Amino acid sequence: MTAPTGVRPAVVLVGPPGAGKTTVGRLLAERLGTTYRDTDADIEAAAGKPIPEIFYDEGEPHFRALERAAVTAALDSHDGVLSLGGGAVMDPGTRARLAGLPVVFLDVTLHDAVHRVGLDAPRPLLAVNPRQQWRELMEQRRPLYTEVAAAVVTTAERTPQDVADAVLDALEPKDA
Ligand SMILES: Nc1ncnc2c1ncn2[C@@H]1O[C@H](COP(=O)(O)OP(=O)(O)O)[C@@H](O)[C@H]1O
Ligand SMILES: O=C(O)C1=C[C@@H](OP(=O)(O)O)[C@@H](O)[C@H](O)C1
Ligand SMILES: [Mg+2]
Repeated sequence: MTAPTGVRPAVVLVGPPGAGKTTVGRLLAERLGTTYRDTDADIEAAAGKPIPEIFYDEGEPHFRALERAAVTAALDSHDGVLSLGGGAVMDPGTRARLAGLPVVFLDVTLHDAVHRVGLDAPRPLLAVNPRQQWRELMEQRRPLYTEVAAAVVTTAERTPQDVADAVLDALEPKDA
């Protein structure tokens, strides 16, 4: 399913929290000389508050509805680099919209992810027992990330710059 306008993103990054989607997405946009968009930032702008407050005030189903709308709007209009929030692929409509697009799954180990998210903005789903929550979340979502991905890039022992290089390499058409 393609965007009605024919606009399509140059790269879409998916993967669990801590994979580096936001960090690597910004680098990729710089590298490609294009714009960067992050559905989490779009949701915060639409709601007028940070993601943890949306979860606490209105609950996860409301957050997911905002996320669905943010993903749809971005896929309809953005031709640069797009990072999705880690849970966006749980929506079947979103997965259908991603078919045929240059989607890259940034993979990450439990160890790295938990270390990285501990350094960063709060993620409400990982607020209590992050290791256990992350493991369960990944068990549920790994097949979904894999289903939507045109390429998988592992982030272990790679700097964000190295990951950006690997993403560009993975999307490069290869000679048969
Ligand atoms: N390849 C990497 N190596 C080390 N730290 C990283 C790497 N990628 C991201 N980080 C760090 O991990 C944290 C989470 O990264 P972020 O880009 O917000 O992930 P995501 O958007 O996938 O949840 C940030 O503090 C970021 O600087
Ligand atoms: O995995 C998830 O369900 C979520 C991931 C977060 O984004 P990142 O994947 O960028 O951390 C953010 O959308 C929200 O906290 C929910
Ligand atoms: Mg992010």
